[in-house]
This record gives sequence, C-alpha cells and structure tokens, in this order.
Amino acid sequence: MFISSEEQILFHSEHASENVIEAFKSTSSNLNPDSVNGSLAAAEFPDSPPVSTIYTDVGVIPEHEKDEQEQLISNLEREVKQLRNEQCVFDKKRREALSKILDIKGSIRVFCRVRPFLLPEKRITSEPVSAASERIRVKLGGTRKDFEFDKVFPQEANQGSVFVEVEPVLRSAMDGHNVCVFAYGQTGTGKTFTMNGTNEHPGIIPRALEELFCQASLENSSSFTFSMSMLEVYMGSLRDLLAPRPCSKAYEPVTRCNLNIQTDPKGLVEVEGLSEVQISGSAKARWWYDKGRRARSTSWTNVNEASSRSHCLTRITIFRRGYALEGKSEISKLWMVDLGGSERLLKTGAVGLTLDEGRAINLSLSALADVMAALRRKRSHVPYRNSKLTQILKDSLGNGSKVLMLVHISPYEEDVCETMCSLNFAKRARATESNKEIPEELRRQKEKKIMELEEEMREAEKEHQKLRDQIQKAEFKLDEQKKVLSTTYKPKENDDSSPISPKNNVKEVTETPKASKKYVKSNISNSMPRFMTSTVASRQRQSASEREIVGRSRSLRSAITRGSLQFSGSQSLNCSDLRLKAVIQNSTGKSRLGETTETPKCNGLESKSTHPGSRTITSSEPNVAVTLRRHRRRMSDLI
Ligand SMILES: Nc1ncnc2c1ncn2[C@@H]1O[C@H](COP(=O)(O)OP(=O)(O)OP(=O)(O)O)[C@@H](O)[C@H]1O
Repeated sequence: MFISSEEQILFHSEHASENVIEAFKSTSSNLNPDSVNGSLAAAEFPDSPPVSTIYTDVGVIPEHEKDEQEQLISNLEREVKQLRNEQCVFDKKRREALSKILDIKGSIRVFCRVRPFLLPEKRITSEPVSAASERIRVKLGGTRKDFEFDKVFPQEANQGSVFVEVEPVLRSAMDGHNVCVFAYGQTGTGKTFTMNGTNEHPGIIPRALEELFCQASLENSSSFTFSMSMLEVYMGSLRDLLAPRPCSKAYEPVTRCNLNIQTDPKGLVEVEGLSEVQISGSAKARWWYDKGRRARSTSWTNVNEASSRSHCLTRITIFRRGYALEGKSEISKLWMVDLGGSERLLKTGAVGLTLDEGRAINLSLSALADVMAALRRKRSHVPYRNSKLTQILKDSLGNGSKVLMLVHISPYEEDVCETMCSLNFAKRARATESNKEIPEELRRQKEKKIMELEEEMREAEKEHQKLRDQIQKAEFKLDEQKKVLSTTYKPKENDDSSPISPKNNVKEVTETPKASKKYVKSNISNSMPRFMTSTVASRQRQSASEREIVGRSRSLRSAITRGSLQFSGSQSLNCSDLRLKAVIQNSTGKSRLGETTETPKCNGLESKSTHPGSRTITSSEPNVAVTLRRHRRRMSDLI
C-alpha cells in the first residue's frame, strides 16, 4: 500500500509550534502531525518532544493532553488525601475535647426532670418541689431537703431542651464509646414521654435515630452503619421485642426465658439469639422501633393506665469504618433504656402478678443504683451480677462508657414520698468517690476548663467542616475528571461499518478544539483486524515519505530563513508541494502585497477550509474523491 504525501496532508496540525510550523499551520494545517509536527519538531528542534497523537471517536488528540488529564487526576487524588489527613487531625481534636468534657462533667451524669401538672382541674394546695438549674428542693412536713444534679429540667422544659443535653453523649457513641441513657422514676412521671414522646413532641429515641443518621451523613472521613435490637427485661427474664411474633398473644415463659447473656473473654456482652436488624435510614429505624414498642408488655395499675411493667431496652450498634481508623472498624453501643416504674408497691395496690412485677422492677433498679455507685466511687468490685439488667449493660456502664440517668419526679404533694425515694436513688447513683460535695473553687475551675474545651471543640468542628466542604469539592472534580478519562477517552471500538475517517476526525477536532479535551488514547493497530493494519512495506514507504517531507520542510525552512526560495514551473510539486509553496509565499510576504492569493489546484483537488486552523482537501471530480477517501481510510489504518 503506497501512501503518498498528499494523503498525509489530510491531517491537521493543531499543535504545531514555532516559526515554520506556525507558518505551515496557517495554510497547511492538514499535514499529518506525525509526519510534520512530530518528525519536523524532532528533527529541527531536538529539545521539543515529539507530539504523538491519539485517534479516537472525538478526533485526533495529542497524547500529552491525556497525560495532562492523568496528571490532573493524580494531583486531585493527592489533594484529597492531604485534606483527609488534615481532617483527621481536627476530628481527633474534637473527639478528645469532647471526651475530656464528658470526663470532667463525669462519665456518669444524673439529670432530673419534673413533670408538669397534668390535671388542671385538680386543686393544687402546695407545690412541694421547686427546681433550680442544678438543684431540686423538696418540702416535706416542716423540713426542706436539697438534691444536687448535673442538670435539672423544670416543668416547662420541652423535649428539645432535654435532647440538647443528650446530644453530646450520642456524639460520643459515634466516636466509639459505649453509651447508656436511662429514664428512671415513679410510674406516671414521664419516663416514656421523655424517651419516646408523642408524635407532636418526639422524645429522645426518635430524635436520636434522626440525629445518628444526620451525623453519619455529614461525616466524610468515616462511614457508619447501624443496627438495632430491642429487648424487654420482665421479671428477670429477657424478651426479644423485634423477634417475629409468636402465633399466640399470650406471654409464653418458654420464649421469654430463652435468651442468655454471654460475655466474651474481652468483656464484651452479647445476648444470645437477640434479633438485630440493619437500619439503613431513620425512617426504617423508626419503623422497627415502633414495632418493638408495640410488643412491649403493659398492664393496668392504679397509677398509670399504660404503665410499663418491665424495662425496655433499645440498642443501636454503631459500626464505624473510616479513613481515620486506617481501614479498621470500630463498634460501639448506644443503649436507650425506659426503666420500669419505681413505685412503692403498697401504693399501687398491686397483688399477685402485678406485685411480683413491681418487686422485680424494684430489685433490678436497686442493683442498677449499686452498680452506678460502685462505678462512681471507682470501687474494685462492681456488682453487675445482681440483676439481668446490669449483666446486659455490663460493657456499657464502666470502662470509658458514658452514662446518663434522667430521674423523673412528680410535682404533686401526694407523690412527695415517691419523689423522695427517686431523689435518694439519684443521690446514690451520683455518689462521688469521697461522698462529699465538690468545693466551690474546684467547681469553678472545672467550669472554666469545660468552657475552654468547648471552644476548642467548636474550633475543631469548624475546621473539620471547612475541610469537609473542600474535600467534597475536590472529590467532585476528581469524579468528573475520572469520568472524562474513562468515558470520553474510551478507546475507539473496532467498528467495521464505520471505519475511522481521517476527514471525520479532522472535522470533529476542528469543531471541538481545545475546549473539549475529551480524547482517548487508542492503539488502533491493536484494535484493527489484521488485514487492515499496515504492512512492513507500507510502513517503510510511509517513513520514506515522512523523511521526504521532513527533508523538504527542512530545506524550506532554511530557504524561508534565507528568504531566497523561488519556485519555477519546472519544479515538480504535488499537492503538498503546492501548499508548501503557498506557505512559503505567505511567509516570504508575496501574498501580503495585495495580490489575490491563488487557490492552489492540483488534479482537480482544491483546498477547502473547514476551520481557520485546519483544512481538508476535497475534490469536485467523483473518481478523485473516491480515491481520496480510500486513501484517507488507508492513512487512518496506518496510524
Ligand atoms: N413533660 C411532660 N409534658 C407533658 N406531658 C407529660 C410530661 N411527662 C409526662 N407526661 C404525660 O404524663 C403521662 C404519664 O407519662 P408516662 O407514661 O411517660 O409516664 P411513665 O413514667 O413512663 O409511666 P410508667 O412507668 O407507668 O410507664 C402521659 O400521659 C404523658 O403524656
């Protein structure tokens, strides 16, 4: 297959550079960049790298454009990595500050919430309970008694203000700590209202389910997955609230008692056979939570129509995997517990089963208070084994865990004895090591430190957020670049029905110049059927013609430089020669003198400009046009 230099003219030279090449570009930009730009540049300007090209669906593209693209991607990858590292530093700072705050505040914190008066028609003779920000005062007979708390929520406190105080421990759970949030109190004082709430006033659990997913979505240095389990501790037995419902509605002892508590050598506790459901979003989580709640056993008592006769435990297991953890995963548990009512059994008028239920509840509550007291006093022995409740929560009550106990009290005079019992329970749970109140000076120092740490945390959070935005932007750019590389740079598929047309290539490239740098490197000879690939002979001929062109270009260049080149009619110039002549005429200034530049014609061929920077040769003669097309096709096969 002979490839004449005319055929090579068909290709553009968009990326020609300097002097002569620039001159060529204005008129002979159809020259094959391999044969002119590449070789000439290499021959004449050894320093400039040869411009190799990529032939794709979108045109003829210099390879360096793809290299630039790849370079851009690796730069972006590096940038994202660096930003992530910085983000990890701030994430660590925030976590440490939060953990210190919670440690200073106490890993076991006790809040008190006073329920509002419920029956407006009921005459309120006196109000025995008065609330300050961290203290409850109770008037009983002629005496007054004060109880200190980490936080007190008065009657008018809404669900939102309670949740604000719970949020830091949720955050702590997402940071990898085990967390327990308890609602404790006399029956009817609002434990379920605080934990579950109503549709209009959602409580801690629905809000926490929302918040966890919200926090997880904002986090880009870690990925989170959540699972949920719900169980009920009823009279010392465990019941799986998310298990498929048994056929009978009756509370069968067999199903109640079949859950065992296992502790592994590392001290991790698991309830054997407890259902655990994956929750993919807050709506799904809410659906499972409502299902579990419906399964909770309630029974009528004198005090509360829908009194809970058991402890209801909701567990969210948080799986965290992330950049900061170097591929490792972290698991933490968030327990939210609505404890059974802590009533005095005589008052509830309980007999039979209800009496037994009340006794069981009180025993386990007492065991819980003992455990909390032992932990706060840092006792070597913590009596976890005294109840099922404390056995289940063993790994979430001590050892770096965070505990929040919300004690609920009634505002009524008639409930004052119950209120005193609840407040004494809280006092026991809050017991400090020395069992003495903290001196005022130490208290002030603690508050100052907490404020400093909170400021540190806010700063870290702000920086973390800034970096998150930067990462998002960089990742978006990176994705875009990768898409460009993988889709637009996709190698041209071997399609026999539409062979690569150099003309089309030129057209595409000229219509979409540098603006769309969507080129794909394609090794056409690899993707072509064997019969379409160039033979040794054709390659030799091509090199010969390339050499010829390079030689001519060289002599032309020197001629241009000397300004002495003259053409005579005897010189045998083919079409490419004519175009070179035009270049030279242009470059020697002949055509600039107002002469009409003659469009060079060659065997019926004429130059047609499709773009200021590129031209194709077309022919008005059908036979020549067919031959030319065939040649173009052959040319493209060879590249
Ligand atoms: N802060 C509050 N604001 C408005 N209503 C409240 C509040 N706390 C409790 N209630 C109302 O008081 C009633 C009893 O509350 P709830 O059922 O939550 O008590 P409980 O302590 O969970 O009782 P039990 O131990 O028997 O389950 C409910 O009607 C509830 O809506």
